[in-house]
Amino acid sequence: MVEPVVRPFVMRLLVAFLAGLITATLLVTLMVRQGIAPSEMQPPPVPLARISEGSDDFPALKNDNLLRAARGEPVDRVPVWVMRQAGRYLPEFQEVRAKHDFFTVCRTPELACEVTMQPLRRFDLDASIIFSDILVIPQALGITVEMKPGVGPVLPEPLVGPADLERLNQTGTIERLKYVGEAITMMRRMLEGKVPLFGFTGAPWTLMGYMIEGGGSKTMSKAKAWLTDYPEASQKLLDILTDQVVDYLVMQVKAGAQMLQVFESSADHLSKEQFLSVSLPCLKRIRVDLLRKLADEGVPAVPMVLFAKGAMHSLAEQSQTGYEVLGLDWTIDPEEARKQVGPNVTLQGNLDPQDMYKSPEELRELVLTMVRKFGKHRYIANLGHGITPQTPIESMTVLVQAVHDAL
Ligand SMILES: Cc1c2[nH]c(c1CCC(=O)O)Cc1[nH]c(c(CCC(=O)O)c1C)Cc1[nH]c(c(CCC(=O)O)c1C)Cc1[nH]c(c(C)c1CCC(=O)O)C2
Repeated sequence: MVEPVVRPFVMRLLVAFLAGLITATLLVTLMVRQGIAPSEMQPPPVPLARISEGSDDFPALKNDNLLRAARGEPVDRVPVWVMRQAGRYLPEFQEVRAKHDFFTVCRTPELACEVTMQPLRRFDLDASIIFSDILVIPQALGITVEMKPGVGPVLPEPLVGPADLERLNQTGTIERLKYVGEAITMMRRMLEGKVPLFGFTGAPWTLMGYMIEGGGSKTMSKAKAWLTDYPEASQKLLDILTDQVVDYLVMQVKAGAQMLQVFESSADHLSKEQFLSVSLPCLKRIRVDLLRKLADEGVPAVPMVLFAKGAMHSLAEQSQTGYEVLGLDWTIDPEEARKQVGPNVTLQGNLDPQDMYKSPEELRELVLTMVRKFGKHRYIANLGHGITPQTPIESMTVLVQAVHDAL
């Protein structure tokens, strides 16, 4: 029973609530009549983006050259980082790996952060990239992935036919990957704003390849056979992976990733026509859906790199996808790449990882020439693929110094 003294107050509350309800119903009815879907009431996408460089929760960014280069703003010096910069060429990484299994390092934020930090202690790099692997997505979907020393990733129960799609556990996937978000947040604090932090993902076609081949493959013959033998199941798998990649990247940005790279490392197995019909639509949807979801949640967008190794035949098409940065492998000349993408995209790359085995003098000359060809504007220096395990450590010092000296 409501006491007599509070009764008028309760009545007033009730009337106010009803009035609100009627106004809202009227508004939605009006909009539906005018053909505006209520979902379109969302605020427009956040314009790309003054990223939370010194956001409330994290230390202010001191070296933002990488983000400036990505946005096409002037830089103090050409930024440089290296794909797989945390890796087996570093003895301190080997030491961690001697004690811990690969995926234990990925899943333990303290270990992932330690390994992410290792190259930054040695070299004057302009970015860090969170330590993880592209294969954590298949793993979170329920596919076993092992990292075999000297072999690489092994998936002992690959997808054999369309019925195997039933094995993919699509609920709670991002929850199972939250250790990556925890590592990213911890890393942002540990970096103290020294350089920006990359998050990353594998692209759907590359992930599909590993899931069907059961590991790395010289030919991708089974995955390519899927495309022709099971076109519908292939599309379904690509769609599932695209959805998961989008949610995974949303989680990484919310955790503190300041830049994202999408690795389409197996694009080299596709013809140009296949790249455009199989891979590129997924890459486009990742970009569009990610920006929409971030805007819906009021989270500022971050710049994105698309690295499609072996797809230098389609740079013009890639430049139309909205990614701020395109990663280049070493098969294309810097000036030719610039001609194909036009002035409004940043280029990243593209020294042949094999050049890291040359003498310091030769390496320095190659890097100086490369950087001068790309120029200071809209350029991020990197290798054209990941650094290889036997690379002399001194080559990293030479590379980074030469980039910073070049212009
Ligand atoms: C295809 C791919 C994979 N993983 C990745 C790709 C895309 C990049 C590329 O094309 O090189 C991405 C990746 N893998 C790793 C990172 C860490 C962040 C970094 O420093 O760049 C990143 C960005 C750690 C790793 N991932 C792996 C290692 C070495 C494994 C070990 O320590 O035993 C590291 C440091 C293992 C791995 N993981 C994968 C392969 C093929 C291998 C074995 C071959 C190799 O080592 O180069 C899958």
